[in-house]
Amino acid sequence: MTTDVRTTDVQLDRSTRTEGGRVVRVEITPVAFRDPPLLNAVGVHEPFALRSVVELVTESGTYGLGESYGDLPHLQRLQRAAAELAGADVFDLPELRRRVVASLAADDGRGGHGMSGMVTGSATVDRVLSPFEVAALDVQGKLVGRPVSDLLGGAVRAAVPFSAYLFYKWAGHPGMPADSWGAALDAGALVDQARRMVDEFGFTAIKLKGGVFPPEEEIAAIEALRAAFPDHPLRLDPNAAWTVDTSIAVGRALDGVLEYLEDPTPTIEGMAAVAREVPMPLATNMCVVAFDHLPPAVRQGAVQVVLSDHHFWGGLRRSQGLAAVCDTFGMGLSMHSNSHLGISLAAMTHLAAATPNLDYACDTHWPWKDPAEDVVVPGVLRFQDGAVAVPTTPGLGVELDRDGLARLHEQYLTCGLRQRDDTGYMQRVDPSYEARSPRW
Ligand SMILES: O=C([O-])[C@@H](O)[C@@H](O)[C@H](O)[C@@H](O)C(=O)[O-]
Ligand SMILES: [Mg+2]
Repeated sequence: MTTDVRTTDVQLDRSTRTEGGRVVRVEITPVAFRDPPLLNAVGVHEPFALRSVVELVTESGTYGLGESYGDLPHLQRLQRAAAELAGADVFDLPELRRRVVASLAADDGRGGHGMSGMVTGSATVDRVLSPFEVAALDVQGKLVGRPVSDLLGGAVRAAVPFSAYLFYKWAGHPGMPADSWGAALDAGALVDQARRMVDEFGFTAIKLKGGVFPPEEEIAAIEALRAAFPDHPLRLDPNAAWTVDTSIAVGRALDGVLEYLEDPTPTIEGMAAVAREVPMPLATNMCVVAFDHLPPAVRQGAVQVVLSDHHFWGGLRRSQGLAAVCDTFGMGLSMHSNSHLGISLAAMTHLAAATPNLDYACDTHWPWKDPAEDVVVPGVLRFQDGAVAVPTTPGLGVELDRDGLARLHEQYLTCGLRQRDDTGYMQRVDPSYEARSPRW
């Protein structure tokens, strides 16, 4: 006899469940925080980065936090999903997903979400679900008195290592004073930038965002970093700015220097062609960004390291599913980051802590954020020796700073930005600029 366990048919007796986990209210607050003029393969960061803060409030008065992209089309989807969530049980994550799916039934999946011109076909449902799932886990943890890492199976590390994330950059936004980092437009300035990041945060790995200058200049920059930091693993990520041939040439030139080369060229097929010819592992957060990209990528041997990101892989539990797939197929696992605030850092830290096969220091844009701007009460998330200690208090371990939230929401209202547009901003400064992938 078989038992039908299709999730749609499950009628669970919830009478013995932890009290107080039903959602009574959901707040979605768009926020903007200052961002330096960081250069990448599609343009330059605008003066503000946009995020959305999700707050799930339950019948017990307990609230849970999630953070996601702040682009208007995504924000509107979050609001549509939020409208479906009243009465949902935070312990019933499949139900949360069903409601999010229902809210997107008529959605064509188009519109921005905060990855700018970076190639991504990541699933809309997963992107929308993610902050609600994180917020639900935050509530769960608070109700049962355990940190989110425990809900994910238990922390296998007490602190999560992150890498220094170097960017070529202008001294300041056009028409505005230089920021404290100053310009970084050549190898020497990148070495200075790395020195400051390593001194201030203790990072033990270094990533360079490339795809900005011709490949030979970026090779020279990596070689200068290698000379200055002989013991730090190095990574280079040109966000698919190179052809297959250029990628192979750069990969060979940096033999023995990079721990991995990230997204040198577009598409799974392109990456597979490069992977066959270069000595180092290839990593991606561009050609494998959803579960249905995994089978062709595995079949073709296109990537050896996947950069997970709970913001587009559907939350923390689905990211653990990704980790299991990577483990099964012998692929490494690292973690991707966009510009983010403290809720995301807390979620990334819990996830990384509870993911045994996370083999590399995670990415974070954190050093680029003004420490005075955040939506969480300061003090919990601190970098020591390049790592963030995993919060041990219930839930995510971070509390909403309501004044900070109000300030960054006000900044959102007045900043004039509603969608990330690195290319458009660059074109306003340099009308001849064209975004091209691959460029070299
Ligand atoms: O913020 C940036 O400029 C990054 O290039 C970001 O958009 C990427 O998504 C990311 O950091 C990456 O690793 O590709
Ligand atoms: Mg990348």
